[in-house]
Amino acid sequence: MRTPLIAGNWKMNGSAERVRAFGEAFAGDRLPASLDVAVIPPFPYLDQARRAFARTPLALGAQTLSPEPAGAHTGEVSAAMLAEFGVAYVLVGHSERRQHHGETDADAYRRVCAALHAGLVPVLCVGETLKQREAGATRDAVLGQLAAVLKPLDADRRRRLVIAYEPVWAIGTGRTATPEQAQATMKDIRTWLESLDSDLAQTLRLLYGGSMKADNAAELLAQPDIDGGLVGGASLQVDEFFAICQSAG
Ligand SMILES: O=C(CO)COP(=O)(O)O
Repeated sequence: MRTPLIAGNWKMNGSAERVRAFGEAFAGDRLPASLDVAVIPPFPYLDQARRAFARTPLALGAQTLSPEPAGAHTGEVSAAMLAEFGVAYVLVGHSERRQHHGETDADAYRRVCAALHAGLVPVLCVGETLKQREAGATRDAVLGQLAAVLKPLDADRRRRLVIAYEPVWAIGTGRTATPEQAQATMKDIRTWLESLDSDLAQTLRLLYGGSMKADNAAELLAQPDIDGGLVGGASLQVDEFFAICQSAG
């Protein structure tokens, strides 16, 4: 059985006050037991969030990491530093990093290796652009991104990943993939994983991301190959995010 995972990617949003409010709202055992939930705030809030979330089921995630272990890399943050601050998950290859920071599949592979080496769970983000979808190239685009990272990894390391399918055209646009569209690509991903390693295909969690909200989450999460969500805008409001978590339970 795959435990559902709901992860809230705050992107470059948030404040000390928002971290505090999440710690308060999620305190206690109000969430379904068989559910993993993570909040992914910007770097400066990680330490505060670790303390604020101590009495909640919320795990901590980071939005990116350096592929390098240490040294002269101004502005970068290493996997070991994230681990030292209680981070469990780290996003790798988010489409905003690919589009605006020039990150390639080769970069994603190096970051995944760095994360695994420090004991973090990499959440590898893949997804097609609108142009690729309209050209009928969704499957090739998504499986190409996956293959570049998963193929060179050995079986043990592959099993420690989470995969997030985020169609680029659905991110921050309010234009959610329909449950059928999302399921079709997730199924392609699962089938491809099966060809790589059948155990892996059964155990790896596949998240959907792209305009997921409280009012469409249940329908998306009911799809057989969708094991959770990577939520952007709707993860910023505590009530909305809480409602999404409840629909995953
Ligand atoms: O990019 C996303 C999460 O990583 C999705 O963002 P939105 O939910 O705002 O579309």
